[in-house]
Amino acid sequence: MAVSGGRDSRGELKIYEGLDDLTTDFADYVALLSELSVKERGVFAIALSGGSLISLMAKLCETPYSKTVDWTKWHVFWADERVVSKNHVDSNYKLAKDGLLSKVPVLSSHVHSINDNLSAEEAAADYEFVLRQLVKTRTVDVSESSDCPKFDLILLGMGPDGHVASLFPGHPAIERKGDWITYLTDSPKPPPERITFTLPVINSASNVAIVVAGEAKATAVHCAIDDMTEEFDAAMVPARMVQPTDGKLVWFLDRSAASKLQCSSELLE
Ligand SMILES: O=C1O[C@H](COP(=O)(O)O)[C@@H](O)[C@H](O)[C@H]1O
Repeated sequence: MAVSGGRDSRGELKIYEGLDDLTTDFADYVALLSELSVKERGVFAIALSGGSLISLMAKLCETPYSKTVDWTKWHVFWADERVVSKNHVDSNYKLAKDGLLSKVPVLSSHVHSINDNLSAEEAAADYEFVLRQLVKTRTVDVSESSDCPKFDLILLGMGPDGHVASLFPGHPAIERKGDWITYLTDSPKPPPERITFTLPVINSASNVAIVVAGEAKATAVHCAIDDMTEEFDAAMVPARMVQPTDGKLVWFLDRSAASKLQCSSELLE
């Protein structure tokens, strides 16, 4: 149970005393959205990120979720991926495979990872092609307002610099609008070669969750959520640019990550 919750123009805030409460509520949230999507569409199209997110999803491998979630209906994508081989320690696919996908009965044909034999540019184009085929068959829904894929759920972490997926502060990838997937060869965080969903794709999802823990990210959380002066450049905090057009944004924060929020003194006594 969240120690506090609130609705802000920047999405719904769920703040937890500790990681145990956060991960349990987060697992409930993912399981519920999976159930609703499967009821409504017959499938659940979910995009994962890398980093700390996967360890925060570990509860989903445990009962009751391991038994109650209809894993065979999941179609798994990555909101960003590092252009390395699938068995490389930096691979977001490997992280999710080891930490989640190998422990639950998701069908391997429903796991849509990048082609790791291609360059970053080619891998981005290839991943977008794959996604376009799956939108045609409505495995992934389509947004009526943007023509972009409409994922049932996109899960994002956030770096201490405010980056989400592989959209880094001030990087031109933030501005990409025509493509669904873009690539970087100069990521400020290693490894340098990556592919990433563009902001229009992230903001077309039915649901987006940003999951953040730890004091090192408190300033970025503040800059992403709190009211700022007009001069504040949102492109310097990509998480602030996550604003689903027709969907719902939820922040899952632990107390440390939320500690610099303007509202934190009211929300957290
Ligand atoms: O490089 C990346 O970093 C972000 C944040 O990672 P975290 O370990 O600080 O949570 C992650 O969301 C992204 O997928 C990954 O490629």
